Amino acid sequence: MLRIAVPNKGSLSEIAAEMLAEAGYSGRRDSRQLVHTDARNGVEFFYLRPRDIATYVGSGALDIGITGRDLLLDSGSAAHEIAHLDFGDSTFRFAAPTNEISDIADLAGKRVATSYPKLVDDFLRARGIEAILVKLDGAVESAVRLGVADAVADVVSTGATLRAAGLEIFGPVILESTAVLIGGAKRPEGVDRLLRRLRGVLVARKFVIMDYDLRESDLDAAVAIAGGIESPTVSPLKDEGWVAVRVMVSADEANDVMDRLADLGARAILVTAIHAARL
Ligand SMILES: Nc1ncnc2c1ncn2[C@@H]1O[C@H](COP(=O)(O)OP(=O)(O)OP(=O)(O)O)[C@@H](O)[C@H]1O
Ligand SMILES: O=P(O)(O)OC[C@H]1O[C@H](OP(=O)(O)OP(=O)(O)O)[C@H](O)[C@@H]1O
Ligand SMILES: [Mg+2]
Repeated sequence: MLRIAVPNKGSLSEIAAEMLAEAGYSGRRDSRQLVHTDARNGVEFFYLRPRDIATYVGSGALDIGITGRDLLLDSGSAAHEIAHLDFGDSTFRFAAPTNEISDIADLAGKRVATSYPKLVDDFLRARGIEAILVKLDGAVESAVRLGVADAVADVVSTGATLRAAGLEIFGPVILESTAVLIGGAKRPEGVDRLLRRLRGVLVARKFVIMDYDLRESDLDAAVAIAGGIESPTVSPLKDEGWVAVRVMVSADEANDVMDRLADLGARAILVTAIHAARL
């Protein structure tokens, strides 16, 4: 049985559970359940704190897990990234009260509050800067106002929390983070299947199918607008000189592509959602 660690709480838990459900796995029924067995798919899910997942996977106690790249690096665990999962994107940044600190070199000897001390320490050390790290569990943006730190290093998504605390980002990006699938030294049986399924979910979420009819002579121009992932499917129509085209298009670009195909003379342009995929 493949033993998988999934986030039980926090920003990553809901989407991770949704993706696994879309990938055909059964999940826990209520949020207090710690373990769930999906016998049909031969997997066992362990619901753990996202911060602890790398520890379990790195030690070999569990086979694979879903967590954040920032949490993986901060853990110092031997687990490694198998794939990124296209959700839970965030950046990890330094911030200080507006106009107070503008360069990371100025952090030498200063107090930096963070929930990710190893990540920050590794970053500063690699640049020869020695700061005093103040380890906090969360809400680190309040640390400066409350006088326990001179700057913070934290997850930034919209930046609203920083702004509300009167802080401004400075210095380089410490890390671009995203949700990742992590594994240990061995790659147990079943991992590739899970990965293929999760990739299928990502494709289904990101792409749509576009069908349209077109004059055959305009096909090259149409393929230049939307080339698909592999290659468009082209079938003859009963009307001489016309073809039906089917192609996968990024959902974000679908409207733009439809406009451009219509300008080219395409007719009956239809867009349909993808329920599941294996590429
Ligand atoms: N807006 C966000 N706020 C916090 N973490 C985010 C955000 N967007 C993505 N993440 C990612 O979620 C992971 C943090 O999850 P975690 O569950 O530990 O903290 P949380 O979402 O802050 O929840 P809590 O503070 O309630 O424990 C990190 O990988 C982080 O990069
Ligand atoms: O850039 P934003 O969109 O404002 O999001 C970033 C904030 O969200 C997270 O806090 P969370 O709500 O998880 O609270 P915590 O600090 O107690 O973990 C993170 O630690 C930042 O504080
Ligand atoms: Mg948090």
